[in-house]
Amino acid sequence: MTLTLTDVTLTYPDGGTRLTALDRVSLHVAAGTLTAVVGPSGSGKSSLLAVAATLVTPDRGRVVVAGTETTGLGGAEKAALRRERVGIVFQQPNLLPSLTAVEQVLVMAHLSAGPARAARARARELLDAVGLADKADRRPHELSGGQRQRVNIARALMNEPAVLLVDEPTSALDHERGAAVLDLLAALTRERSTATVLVTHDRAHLDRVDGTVTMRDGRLTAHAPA
Ligand SMILES: Nc1ncnc2c1ncn2[C@@H]1O[C@H](COP(=O)(O)OP(=O)(O)OP(=O)(O)O)[C@@H](O)[C@H]1O
Repeated sequence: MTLTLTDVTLTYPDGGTRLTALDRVSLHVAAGTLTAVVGPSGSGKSSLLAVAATLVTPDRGRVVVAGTETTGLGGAEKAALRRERVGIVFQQPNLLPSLTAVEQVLVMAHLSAGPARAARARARELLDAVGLADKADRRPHELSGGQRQRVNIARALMNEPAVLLVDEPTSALDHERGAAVLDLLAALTRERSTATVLVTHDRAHLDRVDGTVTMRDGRLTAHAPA
């Protein structure tokens, strides 16, 4: 399953005029591949992620998420598509302070149907996949920043998303931990065949990704193999 944006334009109101955040952006991400989007602050990276996540509707262009054309879908249909097909990893792990690692991952299971025991087994399997099998019962304050980010990644994978969208996952981490999180994302992308997009300021670690695109003033200016 893939993610495809075609000629996507997004504007925001800006005083009496409109600010163009995305200017005819096209991007195709195949299953099992990881694409990094780099570019300066304000260039449109978060806007690209928001459109890919169907959280923001573009003015023009097409967004196809795992085979579903999202143009014309209503809010409830988009919410269902996000829940079933899209995993989102935010910049700062937004974990709930009172829940253990395994409970954080299980929160996603409550959003979809299925037996509770199977969900618990899957949450544990995902924590194992992100290297936290022995930390499943810890609360966020008992985990390091890198470990919290791993819980965040496990949670995004709970509903077996086809598309994984990751916003600045290394911004709060040092170089070594940032590299480890990128290695993990690259491995999970391949193992779980997700179409993964990673937005980052940080040009370090891009040797781990399958391709890099550069945003500048709302346009994709380059597409080079990593
Ligand atoms: N909700 C909004 N309303 C109006 N303008 C916005 C809104 N969100 C973003 N913008 C503007 O759109 C442009 C692109 O912003 P965006 O957040 O996508 O950039 P970015 O590359 O992710 O930046 P950063 O790296 O700083 O997070 C910027 O000029 C920003 O000021």
